Amino acid sequence: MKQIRQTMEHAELLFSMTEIDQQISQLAEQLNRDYATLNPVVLCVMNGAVITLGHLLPKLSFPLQLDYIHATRYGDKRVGGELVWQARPMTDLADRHVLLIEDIFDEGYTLKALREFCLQAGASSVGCLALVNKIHSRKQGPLPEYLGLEVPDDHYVFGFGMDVEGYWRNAPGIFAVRD
Ligand SMILES: O=P(O)(O)OC[C@H]1O[C@H](OP(=O)(O)OP(=O)(O)O)[C@H](O)[C@@H]1O
Ligand SMILES: Nc1nc2[nH]cnc2c(=O)[nH]1
Repeated sequence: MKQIRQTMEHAELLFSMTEIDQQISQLAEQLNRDYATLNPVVLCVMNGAVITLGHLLPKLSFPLQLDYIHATRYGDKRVGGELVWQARPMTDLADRHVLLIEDIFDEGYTLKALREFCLQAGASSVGCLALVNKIHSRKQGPLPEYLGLEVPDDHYVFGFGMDVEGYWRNAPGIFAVRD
């Protein structure tokens, strides 16, 4: 517990709540243009996207249905492994436009698998918003259609829904670990 408190004390603030809110507003404008008539199913990718979703939804001006999907490959670690499925959406995705909401796009394995799942379930299109893009050239699968803030490859980030060792999803902003 002492160590996890120190992680927060030593962390570097990369993006303040104000900066994040501005970015989410810009992304919402793009979605409002593209999804106005599509009646999408919005899927929150648990757990990390929960705060992004909470800030984004009230900025969206079109009718939508909300559900969640949960697959994780980091767990409490800082390096990704096998994707473990925790929950599939209850909503029938057949012939629906699906919009996945992610906190971070890193190596892309998670999003690739989620897209494949949605297409297998019969979705007519699958789009993705990721609030954060980690910049490197090891990406798998297509990029999210809606990408927000950029962070360098050597940063492990947390806050605004993202965890470090299972903690600090509640941190008010996006922080880089410095230890
Ligand atoms: O692009 P990738 O390298 O696949 O990583 C991105 C994924 O990593 C995080 O999830 P995580 O597995 O940490 O689960 P969590 O959302 O519950 O923290 C994040 O929410 C993305 O889903
Ligand atoms: N919390 C967190 N989750 C991730 N998943 C992939 N990269 C990251 C990261 O930098 N931070």
